[in-house]
Amino acid sequence: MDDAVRLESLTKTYGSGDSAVTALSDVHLAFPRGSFTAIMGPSGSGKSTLLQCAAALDGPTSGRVILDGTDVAGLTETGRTRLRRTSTGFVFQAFNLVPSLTAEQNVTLPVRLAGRRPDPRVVRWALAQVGLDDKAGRRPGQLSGGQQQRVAIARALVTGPAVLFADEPTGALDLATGREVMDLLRGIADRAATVVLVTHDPNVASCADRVVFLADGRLAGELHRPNPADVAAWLTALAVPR
Ligand SMILES: Nc1ncnc2c1ncn2[C@@H]1O[C@H](COP(=O)(O)OP(=O)(O)OP(=O)(O)O)[C@@H](O)[C@H]1O
Repeated sequence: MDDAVRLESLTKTYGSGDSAVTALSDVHLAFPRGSFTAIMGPSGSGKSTLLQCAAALDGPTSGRVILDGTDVAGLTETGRTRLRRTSTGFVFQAFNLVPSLTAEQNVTLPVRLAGRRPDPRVVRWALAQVGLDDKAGRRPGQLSGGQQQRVAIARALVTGPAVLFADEPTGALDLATGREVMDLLRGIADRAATVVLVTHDPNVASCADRVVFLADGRLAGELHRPNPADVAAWLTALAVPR
């Protein structure tokens, strides 16, 4: 299977000299197209750094990131921004919607940022994907937390990205609403999208096809067709100092 993102010997160091911190060390990891992967690990293990490098938000110190067939290291800052806009969608814990804009206008933002005119049919399609086509005219303040996150997912889908990255997408939601958001992401992945998710929650991670564990910036193992009990057991084992 062709990979939506591939990390080859990815190393990321912040700072230099005595204050240097190696956040990721020699990570080899592929996210095949159509796969749904959760990244887990103790605090400080490198999850956010991995997501930022994989999404071309940040460049690696060494190694390669191949995103949607393009080697990120060979790009200028502008080239990285362009690749990000065409090939990635991002969903954050805090929704990050613009409060003064309607749901529909929020969804059109990535298209406008890419310098294109939004196609109303595509915007309606993205809102329909998240079950909010009847709420297109509402502002974020007139929507529940779960509905706001669904608008954020529609916004991430509107450019037809190669990969949808989600950083703790259920972190600000109650259990039942978080479950709905995960069912939605699961459905999106089932329709052949590639989803990469960072989470601390074994229940959330178990919606993925595969859980990849990090510890001290290195790959520490992976679980396929995960269940919450196995994921929790792995996390407990990784949290014990070695
Ligand atoms: N901008 C930065 N400058 C310096 N060090 C950083 C920076 N960002 C992250 N780090 C360090 O890199 C390591 C990995 O951080 P990262 O945020 O990727 O971990 P994480 O697994 O996402 O943690 P958490 O679960 O707490 O969010 C940590 O030691 C962190 O302190």
